[in-house]
Amino acid sequence: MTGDAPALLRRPGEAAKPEAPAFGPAVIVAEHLTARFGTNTLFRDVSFAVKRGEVFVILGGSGCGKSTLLKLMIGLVPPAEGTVSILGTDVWSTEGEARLGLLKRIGVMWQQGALFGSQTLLENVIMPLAEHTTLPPAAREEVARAKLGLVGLSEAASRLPSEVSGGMLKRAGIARALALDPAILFLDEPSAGLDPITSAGLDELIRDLSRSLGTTFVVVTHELASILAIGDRCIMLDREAKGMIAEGDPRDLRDHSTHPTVRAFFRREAA
Ligand SMILES: Nc1ncnc2c1ncn2[C@@H]1O[C@H](COP(=O)(O)OP(=O)(O)OP(=O)(O)O)[C@@H](O)[C@H]1O
Repeated sequence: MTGDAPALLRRPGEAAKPEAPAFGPAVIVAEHLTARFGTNTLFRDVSFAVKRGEVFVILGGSGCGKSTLLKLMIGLVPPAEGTVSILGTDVWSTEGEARLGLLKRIGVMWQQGALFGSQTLLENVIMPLAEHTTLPPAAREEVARAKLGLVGLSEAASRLPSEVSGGMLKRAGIARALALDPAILFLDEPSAGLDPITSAGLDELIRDLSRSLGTTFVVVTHELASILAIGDRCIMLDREAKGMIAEGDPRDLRDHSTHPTVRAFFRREAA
């Protein structure tokens, strides 16, 4: 049990620091990224690497560019400057089949979950398998049921999105994002709109999936409880500084950062 703080040193309500697994080589490398819309520069010169198997959190206050950074990593918004590579391939200089192949190796769950309302949870998870694989229908269904099982939704497979809770919708969104066995899963504000208990359950699921599947997670959030529960490492963006103001283990940042904005973020929300 390396890296586990003795129980007496933990804060009330804080889970044991998760075991520090041996993370693999970098699967995402971002170098000197600048994001700009017109004359509005959100951030500049942001560099970091995400290692295989870790839960990497992008945090920061509203409007600092967290979601934009995520979009820039997955090929939806081009950087004004800098480069980002995923699994060794430059996202923005790769085109055609190679780019499609790369994008198939990542999964994304957007804040709203974005399930099709007229389809059952099972059909929603089958959809990417029908679109991107040559599996016959029975095999697609088998895989989709297995993914729903992974997120604890086996019993809800035949329900429509309107017939399940907000937490179940997020789980179904994760099951769908996992359908093609992505190497990296991007989650945009997974806790948004959830009560604290449901949110804590989702955090536990993310950690379990990360450890059991070895999937790398990149999670955008500003929920402190989630950051501390799931994050192996994080970066913090700041709107005023227009850039990255911290990088590291979120618990270390909470306890030891001397940067006033970083301290304020962790202390205010922890209080
Ligand atoms: N396509 C776009 N065109 C112009 N401006 C944009 C675009 N996308 C985002 N912005 C602006 O960039 C800023 C940062 O947006 P972004 O969604 O990346 O921030 P965020 O840190 O994720 O915020 P929040 O936590 O509130 O979701 C916002 O002021 C937004 O209006």
